[in-house]
Amino acid sequence: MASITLPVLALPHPLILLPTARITLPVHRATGEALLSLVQDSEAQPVIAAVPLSSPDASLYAWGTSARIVRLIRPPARNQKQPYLLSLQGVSRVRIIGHADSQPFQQDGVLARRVEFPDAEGGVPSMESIVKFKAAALKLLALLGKDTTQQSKRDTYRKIADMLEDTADEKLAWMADVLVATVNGEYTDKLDFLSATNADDRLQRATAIFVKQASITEVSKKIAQSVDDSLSKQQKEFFLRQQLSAIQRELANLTRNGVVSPSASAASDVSNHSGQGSELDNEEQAEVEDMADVKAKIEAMAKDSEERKMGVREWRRLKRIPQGSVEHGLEWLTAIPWPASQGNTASISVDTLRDPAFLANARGQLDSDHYGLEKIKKRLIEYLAVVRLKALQADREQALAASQHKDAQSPHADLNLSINTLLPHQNARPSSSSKSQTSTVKGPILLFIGPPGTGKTSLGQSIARSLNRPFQRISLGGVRDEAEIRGHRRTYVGSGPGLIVQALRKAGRPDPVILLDEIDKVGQSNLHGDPAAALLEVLDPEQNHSFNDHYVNVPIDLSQVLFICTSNSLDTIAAPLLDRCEIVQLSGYTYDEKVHIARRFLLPKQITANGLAPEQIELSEDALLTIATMYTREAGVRSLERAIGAVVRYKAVDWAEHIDSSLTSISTDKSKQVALHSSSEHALKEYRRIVETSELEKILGIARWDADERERDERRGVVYGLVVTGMGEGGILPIETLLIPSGTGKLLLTGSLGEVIKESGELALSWVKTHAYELGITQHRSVDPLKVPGEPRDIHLHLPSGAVKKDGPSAGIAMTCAFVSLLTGACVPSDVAMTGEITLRGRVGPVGGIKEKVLGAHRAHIKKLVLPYANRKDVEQDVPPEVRAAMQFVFVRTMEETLEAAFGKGVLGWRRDSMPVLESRL
Ligand SMILES: Nc1ncnc2c1ncn2[C@@H]1O[C@H](COP(=O)(O)OP(=O)(O)OP(=O)(O)O)[C@@H](O)[C@H]1O
Repeated sequence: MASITLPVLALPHPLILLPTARITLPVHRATGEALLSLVQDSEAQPVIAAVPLSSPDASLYAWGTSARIVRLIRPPARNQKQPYLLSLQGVSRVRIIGHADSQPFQQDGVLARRVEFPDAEGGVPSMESIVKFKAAALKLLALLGKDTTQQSKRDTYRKIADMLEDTADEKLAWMADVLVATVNGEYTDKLDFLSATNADDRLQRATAIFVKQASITEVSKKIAQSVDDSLSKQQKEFFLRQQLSAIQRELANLTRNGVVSPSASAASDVSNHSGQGSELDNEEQAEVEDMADVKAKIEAMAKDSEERKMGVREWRRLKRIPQGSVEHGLEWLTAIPWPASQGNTASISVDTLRDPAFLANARGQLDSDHYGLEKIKKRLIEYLAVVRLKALQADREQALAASQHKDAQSPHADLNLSINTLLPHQNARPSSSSKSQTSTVKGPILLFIGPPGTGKTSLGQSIARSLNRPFQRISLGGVRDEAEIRGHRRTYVGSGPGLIVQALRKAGRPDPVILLDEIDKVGQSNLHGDPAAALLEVLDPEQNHSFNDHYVNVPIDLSQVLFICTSNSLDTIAAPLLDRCEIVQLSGYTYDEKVHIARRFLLPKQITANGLAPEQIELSEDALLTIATMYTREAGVRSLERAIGAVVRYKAVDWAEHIDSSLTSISTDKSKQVALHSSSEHALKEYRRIVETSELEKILGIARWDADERERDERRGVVYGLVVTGMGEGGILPIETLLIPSGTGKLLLTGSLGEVIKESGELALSWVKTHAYELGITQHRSVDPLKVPGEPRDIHLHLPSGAVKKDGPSAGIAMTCAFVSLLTGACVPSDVAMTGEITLRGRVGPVGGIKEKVLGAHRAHIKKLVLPYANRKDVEQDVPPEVRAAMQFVFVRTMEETLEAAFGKGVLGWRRDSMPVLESRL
């Protein structure tokens, strides 16, 4: 046996290099460098011994393979961690001399060792081994070829099989090396094969490997096959279940229609009722019921109507493509209360309207829901009277038309006609298809304008109650997309009908009262269509008998719906909308009215809502007034209701604690077995049911408006004007002015002011400059008060709440008074407020929103109001008498009168003798 010294490379576990095979593996840097120097030192391809590990714990196997270094790739210098790549070509078996098992293997280097080449490499195997070997190898190759899906692999297996057939017997040992290197096998088997030097031995060991491998391949194929089988079984089961549910559905349909034999239906009944499962378990049943419901609704639709045609179309489509559930669109279509469908006639509301006591009942309803609002209630009764008359008239016309129709078919036409005209029209029903007749049942569209919390919504509810119709509220605030009103087309994912159709569905009747809240906040034409235009279509009596919702896609008759709109102010409503409405203006309440509303409506409501009994709490008159004046300052009663709610809740806790403590004292004191009922009497004795004004601070905190009033003192250059906010609330607004030294006579205006109010400020200053001499501000007529020699100044005028936009001419007289006060040094008392437009000639013109402004001033405890003379009638007509009595009103025509009213008689040193001739009266 020849022996030489070869560098030994330990192959990482579980890698084996067999003779004839080629492998590429990464090697450590140190090993790579050692191999590199080997390559550089030798002229031909250097030979090393590639030795596998006998086990993963790094001891070398006794046998290895001599191999040529075919290629060695050095990693780039910048990447120090990357290993070398080594390609080896196996040549022949070698045995390491002095058996290496016990020697530790050096990972990062190449050890030189003596190795010997076995003599018996080669030789001719026995015939038996050859036959077995070939058979096993061919079988395995055939199996592998069948198994693989890759054509290239299949070709390789076939080529090897061909090679095997052609190989001479003496070369079969070499072929065994080729084959074992190609097929998968266990590591230990391959190690064993590596140590087989004798050709016969080698063939036998290879045969064993092939047989084992072939059986493994067969077993795994069987497993895969059985997994496949079970999967298709599941699919089959799923398919059968689908069919089963379809059959069950059909059977249930038959049972409903009474076709299935009683025994069968009884059996299904038993199975339904005896089971304890919840309704959620019985999906099939629910679906069948849904379908039956939809079918019944389509059948109830008026014959030949658009909705029925669409319903039938959709129903057929659904039947053709069963999706397992009622399609969303069809569900909506059938959920709409179509006016002409059976059971949806307006007979309920017509009966209500026929009642001779209808108007009296309506008045009673309005009175029992609302305090005061006399003018508005009167207007609403007129409105209801019109609705009633129109409805009755239409009802009569329809009855007449129906009887004429009958007469035309009857041989006793004349007789019938005379009887019909005599009879009251109790049983007349509107004909389903007569659009022209139903369209006459329309009242005017009401538009409630007023500040928040003044009862707009609750008036709408009262109207619905008195008409005996359902009430629905649609909030239009922030509606920017036309589709929100009209619905999305069905092609959109997640589409649905618009707000109007949704409200109709919720109402469940074709004639509800629909309140369109905040109609002024609807967006105008934009990228998403024109919501305001869609709303116009809804409200227009000429168009709304065929309103088109994109989702439902069938014209819907809205002519029986009673629309009521609300808005906080008139200015922000689009003109075309305003054109279609009848305006009912609601203003704020006086303190007196608020206290009444609180006592009669809000307090009882809050007591019930918070679980107390009326006898358990009482608010003194003074406490209610204090809440209204000191804790809230609003036109409506919403904050007042909230504050009262807070007081009631406080008392509810008080009461509950008291009951609890008295109960525990009774139960712990066992010697005194007092009956339970006496405990509440006992509790009542100690519980203070009256809430006094002094307790309010403890309950509601420090009064919000108290401090504000105290801060309002007389100041030079400060005057109170009157405003109406965008929400329709009236109030006072201080106008502040300041003189800035070393100026150039400029006027600076700040506080988010619009063009009109700025012009009015300039106008006011011009008037004051012109009259500076008469007012004693300057010593000479020709001197500009801001440009007095040696003392030039600027004026700064500011309106607080700088973030709120302000505009309009009505602050004219207040700004003039502020300038006069600033330049003369005289002050306007802090309980005086004013509003009015000023002209260049010093005339005072009328302004709008007088009622809101006066009520706002009253809430702010203003004592004297200076108003344009032309607004006198507004005060007399609109302002409640108790407010008029509580304040002094001065109506002025000119600026001179205004100054006198604002500053007080004789306060300003007016140079009367030098007054210019103001104007000529022609
Ligand atoms: N005159 C009144 N009599 C009795 N209760 C009233 C009166 N006015 C308003 N209320 C009550 O005040 C509360 C607020 O009223 P409502 O919701 O109708 O206000 P609104 O004017 O619709 O407000 P918004 O403009 O904010 O919608 C309701 O509980 C209502 O019953």
